Amino acid sequence: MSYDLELTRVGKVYDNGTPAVIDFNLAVQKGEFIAFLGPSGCGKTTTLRMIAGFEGISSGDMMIKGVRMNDVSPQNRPTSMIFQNYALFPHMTVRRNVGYGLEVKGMAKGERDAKVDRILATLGLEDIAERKPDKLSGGQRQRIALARGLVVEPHILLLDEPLGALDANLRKAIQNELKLLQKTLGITFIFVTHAQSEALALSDRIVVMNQGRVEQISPPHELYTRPNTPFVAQFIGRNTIFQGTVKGREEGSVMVETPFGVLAGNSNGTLVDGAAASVVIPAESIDVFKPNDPECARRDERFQGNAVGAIVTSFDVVGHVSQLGAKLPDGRSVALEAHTDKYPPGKFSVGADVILSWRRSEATVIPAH
Ligand SMILES: Nc1ncnc2c1ncn2[C@@H]1O[C@H](COP(=O)(O)OP(=O)(O)OP(=O)(O)O)[C@@H](O)[C@H]1O
Repeated sequence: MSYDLELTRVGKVYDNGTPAVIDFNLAVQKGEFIAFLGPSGCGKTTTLRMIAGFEGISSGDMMIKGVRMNDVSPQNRPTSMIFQNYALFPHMTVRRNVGYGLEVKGMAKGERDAKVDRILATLGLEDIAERKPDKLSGGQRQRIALARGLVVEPHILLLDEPLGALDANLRKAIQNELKLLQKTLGITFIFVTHAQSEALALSDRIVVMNQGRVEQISPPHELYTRPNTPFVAQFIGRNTIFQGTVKGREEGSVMVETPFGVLAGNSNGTLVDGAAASVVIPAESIDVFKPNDPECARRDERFQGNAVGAIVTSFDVVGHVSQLGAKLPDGRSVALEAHTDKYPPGKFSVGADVILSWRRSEATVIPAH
């Protein structure tokens, strides 16, 4: 079976010698929604542009539906790209903007109009079809760009920060529409973003990039709960990380000796005794106890020794959410949130000693480097 899109050891070195993308491997199934996520300059846009054909590939292979694309020109690839600034023609009506790609391809007017009408209806743009884009709202312009990308019936739609120009509320609304549209049409979407929440909300899988390399490719939940590398652990979610040395295994958990005692967690890979390792705990997995809490006496049973002392630095209740700040013995801060049912107003006071605990199964042990 061939994948919709397959990148094998793809690399990009710009003419000035900048290695922008290094050994990029990815296999995408038809209809998947993939996000490229990472800090500015990590190579997301370069990779997207190589898929579109706007940027040459320096090394490796790129296949779409089993056909090698390295030397195929952008207009001959079954892809369509949507840019952050939408790149709409201000002097053309919405209808003409949307139909432009088909016009360039020389499609007859009747057939072109039918396709344009269909996509305008799908995106709810019929009423503004005869208007010019510069008289329309950001959300409407975003939809026009989407219509223009989809009307050519691409096999893969490439989106470069397509929601970046929208305000937060509109962004959220269009996110939902985009996801629904993608599932309805069954088209493969490759989406570039540096907004973590957007990638987590939209994608089937996220490719986390750092300095031109792929760090991890995982579904959002897995990325959040099971980071594979120190970079991902720091970049995704809100994790507390303890450094130490692997000291064997116990009941399937990896034991790590740290300055805070021996802590344990699951491991995604193989870690030998004596290896430098990090224990990564998502904020959502940490429970806070007062030392004299009767629950605390039983915590060893539940948390199997995973406990670190801390001092409360803040405790605020905002609506139904309790927000707790704590300081670890090494001075680092931990920020936690829970429903007020769990930590009711007044439960913790600033300056009090507390114990932070978590289940072994919810912590991940990864190589430190
Ligand atoms: N045309 C170019 N010539 C030389 N270097 C380039 C060119 N375009 C990008 N780069 C460099 O390649 C690296 C990757 O850039 P790229 O735009 O792909 O990153 P990005 O992750 O998309 O960043 P952002 O989120 O800021 O858009 C950066 O170091 C960038 O400076």
